[in-house]
Amino acid sequence: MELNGKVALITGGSQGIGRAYCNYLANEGVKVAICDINETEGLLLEKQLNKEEKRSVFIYCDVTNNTEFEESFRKVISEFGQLDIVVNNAGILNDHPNSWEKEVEINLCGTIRGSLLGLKYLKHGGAIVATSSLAGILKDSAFPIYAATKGGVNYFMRSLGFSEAATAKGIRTLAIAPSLTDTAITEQLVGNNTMCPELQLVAQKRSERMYKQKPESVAACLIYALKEATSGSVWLVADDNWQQINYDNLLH
Ligand SMILES: NC(=O)C1=CN([C@@H]2O[C@H](COP(=O)(O)OP(=O)(O)OC[C@H]3O[C@@H](n4cnc5c(N)ncnc54)[C@H](O)[C@@H]3O)[C@@H](O)[C@H]2O)C=CC1
Ligand SMILES: CCCCCC(=O)/C=C/[C@H]1C=CC(=O)[C@@H]1CCCCCCC(=O)O
Repeated sequence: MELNGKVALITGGSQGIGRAYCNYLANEGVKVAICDINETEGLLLEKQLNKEEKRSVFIYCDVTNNTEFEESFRKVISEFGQLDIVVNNAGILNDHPNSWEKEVEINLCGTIRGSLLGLKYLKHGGAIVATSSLAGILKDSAFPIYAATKGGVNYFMRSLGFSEAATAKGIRTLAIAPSLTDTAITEQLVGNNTMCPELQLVAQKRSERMYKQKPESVAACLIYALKEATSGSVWLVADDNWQQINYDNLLH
């Protein structure tokens, strides 16, 4: 896919991996719609990207609200005249026994919602992407609900990529599955007293033993995958390098 001149909608685009996606896409000549509930960071990024020319717009959008989400798609098309790429990136890590449903709502349902809207609004030949996680390929005994949402995202994107709905419009679907990455989602876990003690301990140990890669490495994989990847593929990004996951090996 040639990226220059395209238009992308990125959920969770205000900070972390989403912000790196926006910066990298804009560098490729893509107009970006930053869709997020974090207005302060989103507006800052919009301003920064629009310094020389209009390359971005911030749109307040909660991916758990379908009406608001669909309205965002309409706003992007009215602002930039078209939509070619949707990146379902908004996500949280919250395996709390009393509030885990929100995690499923954002990570899995939000991705399904954004992808269905993508099938409706994307131009022929577009791409629908999701940020999943290594936790959704391996397992994560510390955060099983999070892992389930991300495993669901991987299998949704893999399956959707071969569906009639996507192939009829020439739309590719991709999942980007990062390992531990240096963003607020990981920061908020270490020393977080609202989290149960055993999870705090896991967070502390991981922070000591695991390398936290740069969000920019995940964004570099996004650009490569958008240009080169086949539909339904899943891309692991670990230790600042990426590789395609070969699920076919599971059958042999
Ligand atoms: N940081 C890491 O180690 C890894 C992160 N991921 C995934 O990457 C994605 C991005 O996360 P990070 O950049 O790390 O975290 P982050 O916390 O820095 O960014 C998440 C963004 O999503 C936004 N968001 C949260 N709820 C939302 C909602 N209901 N509607 C719209 N936006 C919402 C937040 O405001 C924030 O801007 C997530 O899906 C996360 O699960 C995957 C693997 C590793
Ligand atoms: C700074 C360390 C914070 C540790 C907390 C933590 O483990 C969180 C990790 C997740 C945040 C988003 C993800 O998708 C991360 C999990 C990805 C790594 C899963 C590795 C599983 C394993 O090796 O056991």
